Amino acid sequence: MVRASEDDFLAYVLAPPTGETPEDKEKREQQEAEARRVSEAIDEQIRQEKVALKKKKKPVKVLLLGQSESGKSATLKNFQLQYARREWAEERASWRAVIQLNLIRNVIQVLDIVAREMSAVDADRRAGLSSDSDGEALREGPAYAFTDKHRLLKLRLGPLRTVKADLETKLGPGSREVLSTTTESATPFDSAEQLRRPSREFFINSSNGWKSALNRLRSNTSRLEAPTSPIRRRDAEGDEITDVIVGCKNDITSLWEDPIVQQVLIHRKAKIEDSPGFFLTDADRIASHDYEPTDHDIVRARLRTVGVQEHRFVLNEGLSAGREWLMFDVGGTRSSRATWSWYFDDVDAIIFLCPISCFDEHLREDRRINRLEDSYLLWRSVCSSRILSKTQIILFLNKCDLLHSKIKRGMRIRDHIPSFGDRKNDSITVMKYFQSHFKEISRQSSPEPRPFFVHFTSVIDTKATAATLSVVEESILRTHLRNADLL
Ligand SMILES: Nc1nc2c(ncn2[C@@H]2O[C@H](COP(=O)(O)OP(=O)(O)OP(=O)(O)O)[C@@H](O)[C@H]2O)c(=O)[nH]1
Ligand SMILES: [Mg+2]
Repeated sequence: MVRASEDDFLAYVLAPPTGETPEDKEKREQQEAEARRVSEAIDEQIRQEKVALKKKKKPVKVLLLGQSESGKSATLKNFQLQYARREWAEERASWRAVIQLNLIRNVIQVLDIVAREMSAVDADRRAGLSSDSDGEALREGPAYAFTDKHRLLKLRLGPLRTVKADLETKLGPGSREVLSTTTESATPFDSAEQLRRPSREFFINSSNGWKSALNRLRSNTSRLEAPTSPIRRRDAEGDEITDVIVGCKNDITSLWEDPIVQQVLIHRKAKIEDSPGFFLTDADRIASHDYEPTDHDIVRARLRTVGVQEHRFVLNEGLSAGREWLMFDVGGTRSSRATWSWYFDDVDAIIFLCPISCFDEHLREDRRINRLEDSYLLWRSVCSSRILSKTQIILFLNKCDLLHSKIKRGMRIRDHIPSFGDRKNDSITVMKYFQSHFKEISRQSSPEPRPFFVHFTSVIDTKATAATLSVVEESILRTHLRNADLL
């Protein structure tokens, strides 16, 4: 009933006036056509303005790729430190627990190596094998003169194992390294199946990642405190953990500085100071109730990325000031790579990291695979991706500081990379050699010619990295504006 009367009313309003002459009718129809044209023009203008606004507002999208421990998260931290200082300051206090865990891990790593040697020495002694009648050592390697001091240190540092477990529970799966994988391929994201993107939310909101771990911790520290002030109020659990660490401070330093312990580490070729998250030389500072992580500590802290973590910030420095950047930090272990391709679409730039110091190392998750070989495979696959054929790719040949120190210690590249041949074994030659290899792979495998952007980096050096990132930011911003037709 109601419907009929509405229709009647519309028909009445739209009906031509009664007694309309043919001239009036023509005039009326012209006016109506003009009104329609104006209305459509306005609609089109609004649509175009909306599109332009959307383009302008579209965040700059960057994807960080590379194997595990290549320095993706450390690069992201540098980016935050330089361009998004507010977020950086807000997260500072939360890194304290991560750094405490890193330190404890270092201690336990040393303790385990020393404990193995101690039991070997004890076993030899029990079997009467430690020396022959002339007092000559029979066991392979030096016979370490362990004393009661070492046994006592082992005992007194024991409680740190419980603290380690507590911190790992608190920080989630990212606090543990992956030690095996069922993923045989270096590039599981290659298959057509993986290119189909399911709901991204699942991964971005994963409760396992770095950001989530920090958020969980952050909720435990007071929100009322100024971000840069010392942390005064903490949760009871955090206090207990800190108490134990502070109580162990002198023993930690004593263990690390002990000449026999150092002798064991040298003999076992355990270069703990080169491992991710090394903080033993900072124990005095960290094992304190007032400890607040410095910028350098945070960049060096190790917390594995699980899944894909989205970091969204409006830059408050640099050319992009006021513009939103969206950075995706992915987990780099082989089992985490299957989902990478879901993020390839619509990305302005990829920063690909390869740690070039790793020519003699193997993947933690698969000890058969040389790290450099794995990086080459990854790089080839990323360069050859059709979806990324127009995407800007920037290569960071990272961990140059560790490469220098390995070469200074006398390591020879050709012992690990036979194709290096008789080239000069110095840092510059080695860096150029690796660079040319990556460049050649890019040239051979890219579906269409693309420029080769490369930077030699040590991203724990925040000052040098700031200079690199300025160049990178400008270049990515230009690409973004060009992609959005704003240049
Ligand atoms: N010495 C040195 N250490 C570095 C460098 N870059 C990164 N690191 C350290 O190496 C460790 C691993 O770096 P991350 O940034 O966590 O590595 P990632 O690529 O994010 O690793 P996943 O999250 O497992 O994929 C951290 O402790 C970093 O501080 C570097 O250039 N030199
Ligand atoms: Mg990471």
